[in-house]
Amino acid sequence: MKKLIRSFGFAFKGFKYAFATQQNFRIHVFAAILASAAGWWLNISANEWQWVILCIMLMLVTEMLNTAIETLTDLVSPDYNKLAGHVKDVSAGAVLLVAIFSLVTGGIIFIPKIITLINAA
Ligand SMILES: Nc1ncnc2c1ncn2[C@@H]1O[C@H](COP(=O)(O)OP(=O)(O)OP(=O)(O)O)[C@@H](O)[C@H]1O
Repeated sequence: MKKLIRSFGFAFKGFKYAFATQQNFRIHVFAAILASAAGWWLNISANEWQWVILCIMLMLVTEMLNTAIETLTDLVSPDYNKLAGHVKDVSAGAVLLVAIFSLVTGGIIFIPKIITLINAA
């Protein structure tokens, strides 16, 4: 049990490290809060919440994995190395793909509701 609590502590430390050092991670946390507030305000369905939560989690998880990969790359290859560059670029590409997926999903869910709201005003 003590070991399990310690593991949670390390995981939380990792979250704190990503939040403190990565501006992009802080932006994603802010975007997650905004999307949740919009979901609540626009009264989205349970199914739509599942998509929004999936996007938020995918975004945060990939950003944290990207941070881990960047940190490890800097540790292993502090000097310029073509392969180190590829590792970081591929990792950043993964984050970009999830960001595109999240934007498209958010658009599909929120834009029609916002248009309906504007038309009703
Ligand atoms: N050691 C290296 N060798 C070769 N190219 C590198 C190296 N470090 C960084 N690069 C190149 O510079 C780009 C930016 O790297 P950097 O570490 O600044 O990442 P970042 O995406 O700006 O991350 P951060 O979130 O820390 O600002 C990489 O995607 C890669 O193309």
